[in-house]
Formats: sequence, C-alpha cells, structure tokens
Amino acid sequence: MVKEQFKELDQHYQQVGKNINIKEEFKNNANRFKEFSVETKFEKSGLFLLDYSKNRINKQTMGLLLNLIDSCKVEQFRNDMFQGKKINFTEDRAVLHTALRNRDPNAVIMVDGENVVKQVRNVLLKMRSFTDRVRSGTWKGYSGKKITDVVNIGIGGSDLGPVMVCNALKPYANDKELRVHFVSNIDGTHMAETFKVVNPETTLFIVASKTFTTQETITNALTARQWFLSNLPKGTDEKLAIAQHFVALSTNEREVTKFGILVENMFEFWDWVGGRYSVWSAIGLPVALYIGMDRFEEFLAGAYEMDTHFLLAPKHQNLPMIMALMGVWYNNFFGFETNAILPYDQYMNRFPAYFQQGDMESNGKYINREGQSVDYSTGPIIWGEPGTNGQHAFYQLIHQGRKVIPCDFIAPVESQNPLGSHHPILLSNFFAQTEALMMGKTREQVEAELKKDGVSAERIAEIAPHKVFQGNRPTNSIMIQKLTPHSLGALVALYEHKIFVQGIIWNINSFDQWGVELGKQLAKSILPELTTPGQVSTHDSSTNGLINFFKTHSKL
Ligand SMILES: O=P(O)(O)OC[C@H]1O[C@H](O)[C@H](O)[C@@H](O)[C@@H]1O
Repeated sequence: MVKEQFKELDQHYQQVGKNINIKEEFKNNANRFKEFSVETKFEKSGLFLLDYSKNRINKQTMGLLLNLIDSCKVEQFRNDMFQGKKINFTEDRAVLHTALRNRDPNAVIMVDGENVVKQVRNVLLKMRSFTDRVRSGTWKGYSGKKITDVVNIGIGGSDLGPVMVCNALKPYANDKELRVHFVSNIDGTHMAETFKVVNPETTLFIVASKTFTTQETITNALTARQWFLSNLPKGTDEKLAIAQHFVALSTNEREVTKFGILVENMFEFWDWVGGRYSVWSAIGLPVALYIGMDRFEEFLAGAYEMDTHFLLAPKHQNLPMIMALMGVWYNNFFGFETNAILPYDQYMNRFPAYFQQGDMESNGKYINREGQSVDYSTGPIIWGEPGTNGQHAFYQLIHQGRKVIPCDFIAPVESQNPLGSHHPILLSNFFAQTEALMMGKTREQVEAELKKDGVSAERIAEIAPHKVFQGNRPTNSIMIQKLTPHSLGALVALYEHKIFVQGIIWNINSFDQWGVELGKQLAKSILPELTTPGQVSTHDSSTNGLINFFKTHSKL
C-alpha cells in the first residue's frame, strides 16, 4: 500500500533527490532559509524555530513529501487519535496522551461511555493536594519528619519520562528541600546505591508501574519495602508507616492493593495511556513533587500548545509533520538508518534516551496494519548525547564516516545558567557543526590551508585526503527561547507527534510493543533453572553453555 504513495517520490529520488547537494542549493536560492524554516511563537512556550533548510531537499521534494500527508490520511488518523478512537487496535485501546494535557476547560473526550477529561482532572487534583502536602511538610514520615527524598521505582515508560523531565527542569526545583532518585534496573546495585544516600525516616517511595506486574519494578519495590521495614524502630506501626512512605502510580488497583499500598495512596491512570507516553499522567508525580504542581501543569500546557499546533497548522508549516517527512525521506529513500538527537543543553541530557524508547518502541515494527510484513524500512535507530560532549566523542563518524546520519540539533536561545561567555561558546559550536556538516571542506581548501602553514608539497600530498570533508550531511536545527516547563512540554509533544505521523505513513501500529514480550517470557522460564541444582540441557548449546557457566561459578 505505502509503496503506491512512495512511487512518485521514488522517481524523484532517482532522478533528482539522490544528487541534491545542499551547499549548491543554498548558492542557487537566496531564500532557502526562509523557504525551508518555520518560526512560530507560542503564547506560553515562546519562540520555536525549525530550520530544515540544511536537508537534501528542494521545492519539488517538499511538495511530494507533503502529498504523503494526504495520501496516507495522516490528518484523519490524527483526528481519530485526538477524539479517542481505538487506533491501537492490537490492544483494542484508544491513544489519548493528548487528553492528559488538554487544557480546554470545556473539553469532553469520550472513551467507552466515560468522559476521560473528567477522570484526568480528578487525578490532577489529587496529585496537587498530595504534592502540596509533601512539599510543604504537612505530609510527614513515621517519625514526624518532613519528606526530603523521593525514590521512584519504575522502568521503561514509568521511569524514563520522569527522569528526563526532572533533569531538564532542575532549575525549577530546590534540591536542598527535596531530592528525587530513580531506581529502574533489576541489578541490585541500583537499589543498593540508592539506599546509601537516603534516610528511611524521610524518604517517600513511589512504585510506578502501569501494569503493576513488571518483574523489575515489583522486585525492586519489595526490596525497598523490606529495607524500609527493617529500619523501623521497634514498636512502630508497620501498616501506618507503609502508608506514610509508599504510594503507587498504576492502572491496576487490584495489584496495588495486593502489594499493600492503600487505594487512597494510589494515583490512577488508564489503559489508553501508553507507557512511553505516560509522563503526562500520574506517572509524572515525581516531576510534580520535584518542581511543584503549578510547574507540572505548565509542562502539560506547553504540550497542549504543540497539540493545538499539530491539529491546526497547515501541513507546510506543521512542525511535527515536517520533521516526520524529513525522517521518511532519509529512512525510505536514502536508506539512512539512524537519527541522532543532539541537544545543546546539559539539562536535556536524557532527552535522546527518552526518545530512544519513544521512537524505537513505537515504530520498531515490521508488520503493517493489515498484518503483513512490510518491505520498506520503518522506525529509525535513535541515539545521541548533549553537545558539546558528543563532538569530542562520535562526531568524527558523523563528519567523515561512511554512514550518513541525519541529526537534530536542539538549543535554547537563553541559557538557564549564563555564566560568562559559556552560552555563546556553546551555541557557536552548534552553528559551526551544522554549517561544517553541510559545507564540508574541499581538497583545494585543505591544500591552500596547509600551504599557508608552510607545509611541504610532499607532506600535503600525503595528509590532504584525510582532511577533506565531503559535506552534504543533513541536519535539522530546533531553537527555542528558553528551556522552561512550557517549552519542554511543547518539545516533547513535537517529537511524539513526529513519531505518530511516521507510524501512519509506514502503515504500522505505533502504540503496541509486542517485541518486548518474548525476552520477558524466556527470562521467567530461565530463572528457576538458575537456582535448581544440576546442569541445564533444554536450550540451544550456547544458552546451555552460558547458564551452566554461571551455575558452576556462582555462589548461588
Ligand atoms: O509501567 P509498567 O507496566 O511497569 O511497564 C514498564 C515498561 O514495560 C515494558 O517493557 C514496556 O515495553 C514499556 O513500554 C513499559 O513502559
């Protein structure tokens, strides 16, 4: 099906696209930046600039790419999603992270006969009352002391979002008053290292799990409970102490109660919230505790601004649509397999990792909506690190490697910490990198430079080829005014919708994650084999060999 829509683009790629040289395009078109950039000012999130002019596109490419929005019915699917239709059909679920951040006081979104907006707002009120009490110190630990540390126990979508946002919005928190810690890995080290730095008297544990059956999270939570109880002074009421120190974020009330957490200490969300889209739900509680509920709601409001833009902006000015189309162009025509996300803001250090899950779990699929294998490429490999650290690590390959890596450069105009000239230096690197990647450096330029430095002709012949840069390496540049709760919300929503548009174009369901299940099932069957005596012979010889090596040499 998609092949049909790709036909014209494929022809264009063969005849024109694959030979586009961005540098030449700039030479021939003084208006290129204007034509291939979108500048918009959101009321609350402030300025957003997407410069996509340093891509291997021309006007015709853009026209054909934009046609995909119509031919793949992106707008219809988008509207279905916002209205709560069950577009996640393999799980028979609506996909409504947009309802979590809908700020319209009169909004009504019905799922199975219930107005979900009402449910969302009730939980937000409960979160507000709780966070206010914890932050002000009215909520007390078992010994009557104020909570100083929050430990979030969760994994995947129940971890990465809060981690990323707490890091990004650190300037809005007060670490002297309240610190947040995240434990995700089943490796006992993660929990053990956290125990070292918190005091049970003043620590609040949040057990965050949509299903409340995830092995890692439940094991970590049981360990935390045991540690907590073993530290209680004799004679303390254990049930009461647990109620003061353990809360749950989940859709599964039965399992939460079974664990021993009171329903009144459970913050609910629903099956129409995908794990990797859940930071906007009760899963955001650690964020709300860390920066306060007002700021958390600003984060929601920023996303709502991007949602509205995604719904209303014409496609040629629609930020998520344009970003999605750039990705499709490289993924499906040039065959570029990865996409680097490079935030030039230290606070955004977990942003690439967050969208590794967001993108790769959503679009890492080879079965289309009709249940057939696709014969074109789908979700890209997402990776990245903050600039300028990445520059001193892996940019060599981006500049001179055999693989072409389309990159997203992201930076705020204003720094949260404008120490001396740090910010201009940081941004000069951002601008220089995107320019260098596109312009490259010719043999002539290299030779002229070396000659000027007095290098001998013989030596020039020897080293010049190594210093040549082909250029023509594509980048998107995204600039915002400042990293605030609002603008972060908008940025995250921008990427979420980019992923959505790509999933529609690739005709896949971006909202299930069956691929994660197989390993989980196998691990469950292997666990008892590790603790029963004797050699294992039920697997392939490699897996048997590994298990038996472990059994022979471990002290279990
Ligand atoms: O929130 P939970 O139910 O504990 O799930 C945590 C994670 O588990 C799975 O591995 C899924 O692939 C993720 O999408 C999910 O975020």
